[in-house]
Amino acid sequence: MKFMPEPYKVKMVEPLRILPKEERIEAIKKAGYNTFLLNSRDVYIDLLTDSGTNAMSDRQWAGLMMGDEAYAGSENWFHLQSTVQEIMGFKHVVPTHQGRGAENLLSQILVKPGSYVPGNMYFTTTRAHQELNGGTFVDVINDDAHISDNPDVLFKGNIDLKKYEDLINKVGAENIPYICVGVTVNLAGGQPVSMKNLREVYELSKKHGIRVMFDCTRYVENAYFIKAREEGYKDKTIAEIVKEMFSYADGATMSGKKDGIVNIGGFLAMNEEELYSKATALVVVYEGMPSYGGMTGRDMEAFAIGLKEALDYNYIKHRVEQVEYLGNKLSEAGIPIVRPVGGHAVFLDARAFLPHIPQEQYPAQVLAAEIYIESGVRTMERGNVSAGRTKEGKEYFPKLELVRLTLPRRVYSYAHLDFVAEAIIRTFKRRDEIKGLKFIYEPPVLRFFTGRFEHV
Ligand SMILES: CC1=C(O)/C(=C\N=C(/C)C(=O)O)C(COP(=O)(O)O)=CN1
Repeated sequence: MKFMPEPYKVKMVEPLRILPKEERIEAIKKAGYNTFLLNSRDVYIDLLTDSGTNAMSDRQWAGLMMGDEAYAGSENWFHLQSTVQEIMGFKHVVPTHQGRGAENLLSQILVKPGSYVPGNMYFTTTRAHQELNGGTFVDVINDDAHISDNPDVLFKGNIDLKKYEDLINKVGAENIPYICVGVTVNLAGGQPVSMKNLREVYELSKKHGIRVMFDCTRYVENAYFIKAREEGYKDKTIAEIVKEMFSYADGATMSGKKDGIVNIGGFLAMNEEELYSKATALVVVYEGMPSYGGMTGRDMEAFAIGLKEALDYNYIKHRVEQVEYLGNKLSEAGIPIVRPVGGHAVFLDARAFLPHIPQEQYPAQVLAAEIYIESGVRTMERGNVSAGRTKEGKEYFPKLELVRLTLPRRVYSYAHLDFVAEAIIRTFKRRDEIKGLKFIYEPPVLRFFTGRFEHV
């Protein structure tokens, strides 16, 4: 069998349509060559993000009918709270409307001017909140993570313990409020962290009295890779692996919009009483009561159910294998991608795809636009544009200049993936005709969301 059949059947459909090519050219021009600015109605297959775009199950939809919309003490909140405590083992949970809501609370409470926050590669909103509170993000990921194609490195998300310890010795543990461990590492290509590395990072952190906070947005995918790739875990259930992972953390920020398989939701979880008390005091300023945190009761119900469904082995195996299927199909056709293939997306290496376009002309940005023109498929730039500028206004020119093909959970079939692969292969064949871009509008923060471009 080429691949396992989807472990679910369709109960409701949402018709798709593809614009004629001349209308696609108009649409992307109007969007300033920024796929974030395209209208959903003009998109055929939407691989912009797996955030909030996932399909809920019949049980989750049924859960929406159980919404207890009481302003305080909603039944659904107790269901969500106890589910997180059971799955992750944390003592306390503070609900937020989505992941960056949790990042805002955590950074405001723990990050001060002069703080250093080490982590395994940056993520845009995570670093933004750390910097907005005067902190400096320090990348302590292993060097392999910054190399696009090295298929034999199975845990490219791992933290380089020497880099981490050097930072501790340089700035002092008292200036490191926590280390942020992303499981998986989105911008490295959805790359996992091994259980061994999680354990070692935790031990080193405890030795210096430093908190370990996971960014656990895609933690189930991470658990799947541990089961599939790490010695000693193939006979463990996903739930058992997840429980051990979180035993190496003092807390976590979570975006439910990914591995919670819901369209909105998030939380900040922790064991520490003081952090909990400060977070419950602050959450009312930004998100609402500590018993809803910016979510409706029905959303919390769907979130609690989704967290449990995500632990099902057949679900997560199919989910990750779909991504691998698309990655292998492209790689076999000679398309340069990040390898090993990650958990939530295939990442095209735009620098290798378009070697004639210098990074200051944003190759990943123009490649995403060209794929849309070719096929109506929407992808996302994850390169120099996303990296933004330093405080001094300089561009980061990250080593990884990528276009992300992000698969929403339980949405597309293998036939859709074949269509995507063929479109990218056609684009690759005409890559020499593609020209670079320049900004015509550059926002001051997180410029990739609303920036606009034209050809140089
Ligand atoms: C690893 C990680 C993310 O990937 C993340 C959001 N990611 C988006 C929107 C994405 O398209 O990847 C966030 C922010 O979550 P939020 O989009 O605010 O629910 C935090 N950590």
